[in-house]
Amino acid sequence: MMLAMQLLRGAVKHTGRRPQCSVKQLIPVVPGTTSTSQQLPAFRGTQSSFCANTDSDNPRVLITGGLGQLGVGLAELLRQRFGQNNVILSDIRKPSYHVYHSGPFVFADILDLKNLREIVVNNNISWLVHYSAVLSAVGENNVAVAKDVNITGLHNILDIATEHGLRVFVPSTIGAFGPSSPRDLTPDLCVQRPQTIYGVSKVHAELMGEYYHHRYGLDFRCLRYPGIISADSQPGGGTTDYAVKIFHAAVKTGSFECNLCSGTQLPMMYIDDCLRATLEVLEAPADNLASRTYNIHAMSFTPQSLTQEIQKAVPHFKTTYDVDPVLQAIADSWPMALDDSAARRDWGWKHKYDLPELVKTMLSHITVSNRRAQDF
Ligand SMILES: NC(=O)c1ccc[n+]([C@@H]2O[C@H](COP(=O)([O-])OP(=O)(O)OC[C@H]3O[C@@H](n4cnc5c(N)ncnc54)[C@H](O)[C@@H]3O)[C@@H](O)[C@H]2O)c1
Ligand SMILES: C[C@@H](O)[C@H](N)C(=O)O
Repeated sequence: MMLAMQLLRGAVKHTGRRPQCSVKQLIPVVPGTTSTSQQLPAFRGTQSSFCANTDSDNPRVLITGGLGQLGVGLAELLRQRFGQNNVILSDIRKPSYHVYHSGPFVFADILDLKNLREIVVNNNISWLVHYSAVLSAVGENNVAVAKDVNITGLHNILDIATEHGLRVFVPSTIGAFGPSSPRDLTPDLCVQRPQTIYGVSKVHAELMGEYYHHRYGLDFRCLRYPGIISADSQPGGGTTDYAVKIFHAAVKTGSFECNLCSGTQLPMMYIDDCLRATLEVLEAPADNLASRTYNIHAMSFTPQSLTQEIQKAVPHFKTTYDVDPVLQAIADSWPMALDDSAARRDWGWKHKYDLPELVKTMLSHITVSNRRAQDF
């Protein structure tokens, strides 16, 4: 109970809010943290305070699910900003040689609460970026796994973050909207009745995070990402994956078979904009955040308009269509464009990549890395 009281005091000090709950409600019993096997290079600041430091200046960051499409790039950006040893990547998979040698990496299964707690405590973590997830297409084929990872895992993350006074970032998605949401310029606040387990779990994450914020003062921050496009990391099984694969096909074979209809318009974003937005919202002063969940937007396109833009650089490039009805139904239920005016107003969000810039950048990255691969 003494330990719980100390934790509670720390959490209250951090948020500046009075607890509206009993100690028992806020903090489940904290088991002993005995193992030091997960301990990584020490934080350069003080370690004397029990409660983690959530200052923007010297955060110690843990990224869960860090070996997916987005995590390695985010770790690189955060390491440039906060120091190599202050950003720990984690996942349940084995990292590549390059990732393993680029900075701290630990095994972390988000379904294992004790393991997560040990990592957070032993490494004095102050910010948690929660990237582990099962995406839309994979989720529809594995509902039980998606439920576990996206819902039970999220509960573990929120509990740990609350216990230890962490700032926590959980991405949401355009998939958190559904067929009854307004599809064009979808606002931050509107009907959300998604029809995928992925979407349902992300609405749950938004609501739970906001609930923990209001109830316990948790510093929860959430962005609804569009489909993210990257050259040197592969997408993890979503409905928007075609918009990454098409670039590799354009460079390697000159043709692409698309699993969505030619006219399916979806919001998309280049990875650099997405990761920068994540850092910016993490660093935003809490007073600027009128909301804890924001839409962000950069561009919208269809397979047809993307093909036409690619053809400006690769004139012989051709897209054919073999539509997957499950993916098409998902895409048809998602927004065509998001209204992100609140993010632009509250914390200065501004995208840099539009469609022409995205196509130029993707084709040049993929061409260069293909040439390098051929040189070996
Ligand atoms: N990539 C996008 O287009 C996009 C768009 C909107 C939102 N998001 C969100 O951003 C986050 C990162 O997306 P991503 O594209 O990198 O996802 P991804 O599917 O590529 O990677 C997810 C990672 O989670 C890991 N994981 C699975 N089960 C786990 C467990 N039990 N414990 C720990 N890790 C586990 C996987 O090994 C994988 O490396 C996700 O929350 C996703 O919903 C992504
Ligand atoms: C949109 C996003 O959440 C992911 N790329 C998916 O398609 O599932």
